[in-house]
Amino acid sequence: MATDSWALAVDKQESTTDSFGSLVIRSPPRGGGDAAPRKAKSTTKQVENDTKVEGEEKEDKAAQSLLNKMIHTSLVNTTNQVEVLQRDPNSPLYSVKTFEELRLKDELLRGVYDMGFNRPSKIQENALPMMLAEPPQNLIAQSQSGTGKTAAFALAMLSHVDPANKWTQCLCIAPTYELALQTGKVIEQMGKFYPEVKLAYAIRGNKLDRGTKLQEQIVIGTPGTVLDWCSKLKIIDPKKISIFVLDEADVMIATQGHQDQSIRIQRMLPNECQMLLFSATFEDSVWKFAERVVPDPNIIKLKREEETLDTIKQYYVLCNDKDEKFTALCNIYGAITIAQAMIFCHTRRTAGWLSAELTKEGHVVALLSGEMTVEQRAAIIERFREGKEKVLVTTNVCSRGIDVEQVSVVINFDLPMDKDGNADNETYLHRIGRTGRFGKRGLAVNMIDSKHSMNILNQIEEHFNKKINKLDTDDLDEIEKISN
Ligand SMILES: Nc1ncnc2c1ncn2[C@@H]1O[C@H](COP(=O)(O)OP(=O)(O)OP(=O)(O)O)[C@@H](O)[C@H]1O
Repeated sequence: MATDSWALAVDKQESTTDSFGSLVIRSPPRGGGDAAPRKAKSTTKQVENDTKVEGEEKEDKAAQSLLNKMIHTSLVNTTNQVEVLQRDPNSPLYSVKTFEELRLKDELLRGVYDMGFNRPSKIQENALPMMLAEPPQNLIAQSQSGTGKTAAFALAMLSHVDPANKWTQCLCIAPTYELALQTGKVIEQMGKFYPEVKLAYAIRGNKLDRGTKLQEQIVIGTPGTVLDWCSKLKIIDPKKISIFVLDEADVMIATQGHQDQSIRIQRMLPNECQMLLFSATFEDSVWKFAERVVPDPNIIKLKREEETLDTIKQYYVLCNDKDEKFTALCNIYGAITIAQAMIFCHTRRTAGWLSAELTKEGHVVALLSGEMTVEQRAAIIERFREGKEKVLVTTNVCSRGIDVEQVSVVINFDLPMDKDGNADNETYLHRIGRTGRFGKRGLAVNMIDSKHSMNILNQIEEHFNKKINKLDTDDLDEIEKISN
């Protein structure tokens, strides 16, 4: 019996091994071919300390948000019900199933249909009547990216403006230049048949002279420039604003200084101005900020669809180093047919190395890495979704938020961990979990190459109260078993 703590942990795992149930992988196992399992090329036995490694990806919420916007080219459907908390519980609660019910101007209805929207999304069903109500109502709305928030407030702003008035009436702030541009595009597209309404961008580089009186009815920008235009340069008269939208509140507060600037802008607006705030997530800090920006709000929340590990077969493979991990991966590929797989690495460096090695082996690999621009990343994800590449190697930070529903095999080349080196259970669930709606079966393989990664695996097992079985990748028969 082992005495070393890592070995003990392995013993513990093995002693509780159950027999595997059946697993459906999308394509049938490949017969023959690369049949013999390989041995690792390298003899390096040095265990990589993967807690603090050079090239570690930094989380950039704004870039992630922009990426999500770019890859969500259609609605993310959810079957979850919207939760509505009304400021006045006695007032009737309206929801709409069609855009006609909103009595929009013809120009806007045309714009909506021209964008291919047939009916309001889940969040729009409730949010739109509230935003278009008279007298105006304040709203805090939370739902994941791709559920139709931007389209909803774009429509609300366009409906409210009076094109005859040549001054700014709607103000929308977004955390970055790029996010502001993306939202602006939606407003422009939706207002395509309503050319009397004009839009201006209050973003860096857009220099206007002090005292210029802006004629555009809608202004979208970042907090710093908007604040300058409202106070220092007096380009916008904040007292004439009737709708204020704060988008991406969770990203906003993650950016130094934006929270204060947003609150300063909000304080300049008239009391009767309608305040709308949107966020994809709602941790306490966002909530506190939201309550400061939006007085007496109605609240709409749409929960994310819950992911579960119930339909996933989970395994771990013991290795000594990354070369052995690579060998194990090749053995898995040699034994079963994998339609599409996502492989997660902790660092950019490992991801780059792995994708090069896999390419040498003849795999068609896509690599998603932090040094790429958001546009490049969006294009890679799109190609992978279309099936142009069969393997996507990525770091965690890069791939957060990507839906992996179509992918049946997930390899954690490195296990997900937080800043302190503990198991990142949420990320684990998001990488390999499936929503009940899709319910497809999947396979997840975790590569373990150190005491530390074994520890993380144990924490994950404990957290989900789910056993992760050991897989011997030197035994072809055993690997084949996992696919049937
Ligand atoms: N009612 C609708 N019917 C069909 N498609 C819609 C509808 N509303 C929005 N969409 C489309 O769904 C996608 C996501 O919408 P939208 O950008 O408004 O979501 P979001 O919640 O604001 O997400 P994000 O913050 O990432 O932009 C977009 O491609 C948008 O054009």
